Amino acid sequence: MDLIERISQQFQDSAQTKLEAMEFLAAPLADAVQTMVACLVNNGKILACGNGGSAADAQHFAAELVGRFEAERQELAAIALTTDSSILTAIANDYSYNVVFAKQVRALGQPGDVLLAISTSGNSANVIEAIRAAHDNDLTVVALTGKGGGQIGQLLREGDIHLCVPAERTARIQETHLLAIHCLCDGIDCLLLGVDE
Ligand SMILES: O=C(CO)[C@@H](O)[C@H](O)[C@H](O)[C@H](O)COP(=O)(O)O
Ligand SMILES: [Zn+2]
Repeated sequence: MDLIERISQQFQDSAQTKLEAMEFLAAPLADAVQTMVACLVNNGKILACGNGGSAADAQHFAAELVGRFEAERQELAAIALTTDSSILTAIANDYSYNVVFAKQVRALGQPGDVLLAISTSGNSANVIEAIRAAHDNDLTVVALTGKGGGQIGQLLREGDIHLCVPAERTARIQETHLLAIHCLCDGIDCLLLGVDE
């Protein structure tokens, strides 16, 4: 296969994964938008975490809430738990990498807040521990996963929302996670502002 063919196949696969995900994710994404808006209008905040590409997704989401997505609106409260290298290195060094997010959730998470937990495998130990901490502090969890949801799928409880991309390849799942994150931002703006375009 030459490179052009290979690249074209990636575009095809990505588009196909997104289309297949639409029927699984549209309804829980709408629920997640409503949960997040209810949190934000009640002075709650959204904490977001994940590893690698999913850390970038967590930061991308927080940037669009605190700054803006497509429309001008008030700043919204979101924090990526992936960015403070002093906190991350101290916790990893003194305790374990498995609790780098959980300890931040325990420090910052209040009842009524939302944890956006992102893991393509559903099996990252530090994201799992963050969900346990969120449950202990009465946060609602919105989980973005793939590959059947892994251990995170088993850990979620009533009131949480599972957005599981029906795919096995990490890259394709990540690409669909980014679309889901933009659907969340668009939906939040729509409910807060009545933005229709
Ligand atoms: O972006 C990629 C692969 O596309 C990697 O950086 C990937 O995010 C990392 O391997 C993560 O550690 C994977 O964790 P997870 O999605 O299984 O929770
Ligand atoms: Zn990636």
